[in-house]
Amino acid sequence: MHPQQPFPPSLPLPSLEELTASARVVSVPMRVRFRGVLLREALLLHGPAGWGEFCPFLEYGDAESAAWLACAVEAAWHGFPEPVRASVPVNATVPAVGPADVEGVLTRFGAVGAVKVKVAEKGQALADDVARVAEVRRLLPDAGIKIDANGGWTEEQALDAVDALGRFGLQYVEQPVADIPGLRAVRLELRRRGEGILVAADESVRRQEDPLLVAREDAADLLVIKAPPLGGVRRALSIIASAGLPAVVSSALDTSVGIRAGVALAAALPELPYACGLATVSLMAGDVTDDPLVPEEGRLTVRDVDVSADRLDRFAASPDRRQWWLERLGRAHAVLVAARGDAPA
Ligand SMILES: O=C(O)CCC(=O)C1=CC=C[C@@H](O)[C@@H]1C(=O)O
Ligand SMILES: [Mg+2]
Repeated sequence: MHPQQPFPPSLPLPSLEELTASARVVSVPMRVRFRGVLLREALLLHGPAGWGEFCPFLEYGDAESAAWLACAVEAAWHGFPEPVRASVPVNATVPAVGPADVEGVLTRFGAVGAVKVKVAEKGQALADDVARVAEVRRLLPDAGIKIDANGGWTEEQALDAVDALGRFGLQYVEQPVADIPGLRAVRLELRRRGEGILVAADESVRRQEDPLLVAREDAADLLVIKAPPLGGVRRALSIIASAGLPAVVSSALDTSVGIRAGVALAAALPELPYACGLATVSLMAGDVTDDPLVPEEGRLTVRDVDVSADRLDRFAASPDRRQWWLERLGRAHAVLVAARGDAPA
């Protein structure tokens, strides 16, 4: 988390004991490998406002994880800002599967107006991306398609890939290259070539000490925003407003509890020009609620999530993984306390 903008000082931070008292750790299998992950772990917290999800990716350090805790605490202890819409449009998300598997993945999302396709997967070639995107376009001739390279290309590869994939009609390419100067260079070159495709920043906002740098550097046309790494819905709203760029809200591959925070963010944004990447519960083989936040006719309804005690038991992580997450929770909490410069309320 950016040291100048810790957990909103106006919101009380519960003590670690309060957090730990309700903590449940779950391990939910994925239907297909995503980000190299086949099991998604999360620590869920229950507070006066409901449930919150703390699920920084395993490789994230404590400072980065603290922002995710701020998001979980906001959800469980403070609740969300008022929505300006009752439902949000969402995209299907297609992992880096072969073309034969695309239809099966898409079926899980039901009718959607937009699809995000993962590209630039390690160990695959541009031809694999072309085959996957072509299959999505064949199956959904009218859908908005975006691609997400997770920073996996060089500038040259990104331009070649846009050349090869642009004919399928793309709205934007998400994080084509890893760093901000590279994003800016790709964006300028695509404009110079008159390509209609926009450049979106994800990791360059999510994993950046200063989430506004990408906007100041004119390195992207739009931002892909996940609420947890930005410290919660309120803080994400203020970062988006300061950036002055359109935003797409995306999931952190969370259970329905975490998705609820993403929906709250998307529902509170003044403008929401693109479908959001919040339908990822459809990629998971389980959830912590009997009524998961999955799309109907391409939209997620803005509503709370009832967590099921049975499901918390069914997906409970092993004792050693629970311990690992509780220790991580303690370290993230210590970062938040230090950033506030005061004792927990
Ligand atoms: O945006 C979507 O359609 C789904 C969410 C998604 O793609 C991601 C969720 C979690 C981790 C990320 O690697 C990935 C992303 O890069 O956007
Ligand atoms: Mg992304």
